[in-house]
Amino acid sequence: MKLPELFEEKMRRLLGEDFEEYEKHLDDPAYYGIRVNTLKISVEDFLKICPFKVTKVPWTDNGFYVDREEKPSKHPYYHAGLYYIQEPSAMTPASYLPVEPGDRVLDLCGAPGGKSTELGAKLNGEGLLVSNDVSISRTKALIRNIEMFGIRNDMILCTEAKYLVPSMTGFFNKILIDAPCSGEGMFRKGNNEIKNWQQKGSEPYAKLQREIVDDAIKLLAPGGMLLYSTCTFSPEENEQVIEYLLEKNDDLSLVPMKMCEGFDHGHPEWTLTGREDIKQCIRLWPHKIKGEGHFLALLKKEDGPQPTFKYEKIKKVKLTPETEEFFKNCKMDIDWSHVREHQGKLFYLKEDIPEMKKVRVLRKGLYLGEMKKGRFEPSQSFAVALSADEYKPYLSFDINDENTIKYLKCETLDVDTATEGIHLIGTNEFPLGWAKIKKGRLKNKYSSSWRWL
Ligand SMILES: C[S@@+](CC[C@H](N)C(=O)[O-])C[C@H]1O[C@@H](n2cnc3c(N)ncnc32)[C@H](O)[C@@H]1O
Repeated sequence: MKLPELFEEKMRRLLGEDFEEYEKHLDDPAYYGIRVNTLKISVEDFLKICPFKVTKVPWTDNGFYVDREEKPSKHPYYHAGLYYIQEPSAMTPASYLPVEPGDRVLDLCGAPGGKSTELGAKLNGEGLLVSNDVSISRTKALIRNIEMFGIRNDMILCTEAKYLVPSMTGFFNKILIDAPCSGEGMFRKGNNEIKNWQQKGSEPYAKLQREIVDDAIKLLAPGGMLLYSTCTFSPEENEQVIEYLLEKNDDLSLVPMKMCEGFDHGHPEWTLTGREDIKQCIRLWPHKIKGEGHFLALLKKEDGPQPTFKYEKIKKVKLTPETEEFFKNCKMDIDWSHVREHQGKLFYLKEDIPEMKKVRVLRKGLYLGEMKKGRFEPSQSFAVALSADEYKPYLSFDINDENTIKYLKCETLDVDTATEGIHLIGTNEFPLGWAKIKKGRLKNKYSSSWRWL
């Protein structure tokens, strides 16, 4: 691989005698991985049904290497949200932020959702996940991935941290900043990353990262933790951003993280002050591990009194008789005082949220479906957020039954069932979508935008 001249010079300076090794590995094929969605299945159970040959990623309990030829995006289990396809090093940030059920978590630079989906799985339905990205086009994939994972407690925003500050200062006890960066660690993935570097370099990102962390730190609750990550090597975007934060905020300190074989520590000699605590950051080099380049830093804010918030009031929703009828078949525990209606569409978010102004909200919780004239139309996201025993009737096709893929292709099917009306359809015990059955004909309601192509 031909590296840009300036970049090569910089890397020779950073790596010294290791540069040859780094350069040699650039021509190796990139690694591919899948990360099990523990909201839907345990790692142990997934391995019993896993259709691919996989080997464990050493630094992530639910991460596995998989061959690119295996095509994991072309499997019904992918449609059922059982795993996320992710580059193995990119699994570290969400796995190193210690999220517990009940936390209030912000994923500030969240699209397309590689980290948000794991943070949501770690919450296990308790607490709140706010997934944000400033780019509206990139939030489309974010919404879809959150939905496919069956995450019920996510609010999705398209804004910048500064607009959250007036209403959410000190609100989150866990924050992830997977910052926009110059992408130097991803050169093995293709030419786009190299072209982008040649056009922009590090400088504009280093500036943007400082702006982002400045605002994000205000959103962190006393005692809370923030994980900062990039997929670049440049010290200006890594050690120096953390140094900048620590020098400015006396109440922040670095938290040591678990080291795995091949991991490098942060480099104080690449900072302006040479502070020794920078060693507690982690660097992943593609020539030292089976994965691409990454940088991680975990910070903690000093304990202190918790702020109070003015929470949004929710208008009581009046359900149509058909909607009430539909929910008689649903066993999911829904607190109806936390269901919001927007033009007939119902959204459920169990957690209270502070009143916000000037913030573009794309989703407030799980989209349940739409109350239409004479019927309730349950949503695709609702289907995959349910477990097989939470809705009756449930019609399941075996994973090896050709009807599974036909269903995912939105085909109309003949089925051998005596029950009629709206059914939750799945493969084995994993729900996929909805269908209406009449006289043995299955009218497919699988979302056309999720269709198997
Ligand atoms: C490295 S990517 C995030 C990848 C994502 N965390 C994942 O795992 O799928 C960085 C993201 O930051 C977003 N971004 C850029 N500037 C931002 C800002 N000021 N506030 C929030 N997001 C921003 C970009 O649109 C981009 O999607």
